[in-house]
Amino acid sequence: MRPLQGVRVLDLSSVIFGPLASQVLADYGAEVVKIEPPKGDSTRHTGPAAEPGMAAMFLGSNRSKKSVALDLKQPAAQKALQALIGTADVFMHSMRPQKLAGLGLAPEALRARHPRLVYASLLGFLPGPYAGRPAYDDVIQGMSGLADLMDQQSGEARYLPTIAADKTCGHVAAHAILAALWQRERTGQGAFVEVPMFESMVGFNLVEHFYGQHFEPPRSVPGYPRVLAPWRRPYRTSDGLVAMMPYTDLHWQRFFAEVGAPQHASDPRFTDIAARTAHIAELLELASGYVVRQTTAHWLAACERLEIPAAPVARLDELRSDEHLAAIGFFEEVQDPAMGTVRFPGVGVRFDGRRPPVAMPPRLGEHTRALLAEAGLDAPQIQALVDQGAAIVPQPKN
Ligand SMILES: CC(C)(COP(=O)(O)OP(=O)(O)OC[C@H]1O[C@@H](n2cnc3c(N)ncnc32)[C@H](O)[C@@H]1OP(=O)(O)O)[C@@H](O)C(=O)NCCC(=O)NCCSC(=O)C(=O)O
Repeated sequence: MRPLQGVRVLDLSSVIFGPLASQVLADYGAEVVKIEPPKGDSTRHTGPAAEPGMAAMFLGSNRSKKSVALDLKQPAAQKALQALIGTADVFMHSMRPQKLAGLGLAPEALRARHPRLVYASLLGFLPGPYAGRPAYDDVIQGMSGLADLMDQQSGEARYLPTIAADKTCGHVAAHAILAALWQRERTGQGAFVEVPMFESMVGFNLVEHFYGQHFEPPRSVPGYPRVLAPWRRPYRTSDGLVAMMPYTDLHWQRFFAEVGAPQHASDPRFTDIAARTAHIAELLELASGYVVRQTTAHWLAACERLEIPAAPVARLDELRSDEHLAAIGFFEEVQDPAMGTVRFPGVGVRFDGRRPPVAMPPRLGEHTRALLAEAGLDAPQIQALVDQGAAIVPQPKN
């Protein structure tokens, strides 16, 4: 039994932020029913695809879910959705709030009808001056300070080369929904959860940017070790790179002993963390000068012996053959009748010593008939919805 077994989530969200949140819930055992528009989530058609409508981008954030496709612009489909909402523990969407009322999905109305429902709005912004603006990852990376952090690193404002805001906020949304479910266990009452990308990312970006009691942007704070402009990168070795991180007093004492320069460990600039922080640029310049004299293999062996945290700098494609990931079976192979073997990065979390398994993402509308039937619609009603294009089912293959 998985932790969220028996929890049903109706998920109207699209793109990455919301789908990633509900994928976490699916990984942990919830039954996640994706409610999709007639053409499906846009990620079905974004980037490389082994099968039309099953693009890699879609596979990455929709595993282990079901799909019901409804054209919510049609009142009949809205009515069918209401029947499904009656079966759900969690309702979530990532539409802009101003679009909800027209679909009969405003939080007040649904919560009045279903007092035990956890209603989660995944938003760009909380109510306030920016409310209702459209939000994509680039917009949020730009306005939340992430692009500025990159500027401080490289001298050019850039986005991280991954949809970091979507992914981070997806995880924020998942834990917020879990907290609301836990509250419901105690009170018997549902909840209204609003998860904004902007506010979540501002908080994320500022975690290490408090200086004393006062918030200071890092640019104005000298000696901030984890963000200092040119240093936030792997060390160069004589033949490559190493991600090594001497941090504690002991690490630095061992490091300087190893390079035959133990006197640096008692240099007042480097004896403790406060001193090192104040002289971080000098310290890292000094350390870099020693690291670059030896090979990566040398440093990996030395750091292991000295218990200084260190690792090789992996290329993404090398992760496929990483010894540890292979040993724990991190990548999971799922057999699909049409696509053959599909290899997923699995779930990292273990419950009672076991990692939850993953299952194939659904085809568009794969579960439309079954779930509408379960919600109380009879076969002729469902067929009528399909005939008028209000409910979508997979097309039979010729
Ligand atoms: C992503 C958005 C900018 C997309 O904006 P829009 O395309 O204008 O969509 P909106 O959310 O405003 O409105 C949704 C529209 O879809 C319609 N809609 C929704 N579901 C259905 C179904 N099932 N059937 C028919 N129509 C549907 C709904 O009626 C609205 O139609 P109309 O009334 O006709 O418009 C916005 O949704 C948003 O800011 N969301 C909150 C944050 C978020 O999730 N951002 C994306 C993260 S992913 C990402 O950032 C990234 O990959 O990069």
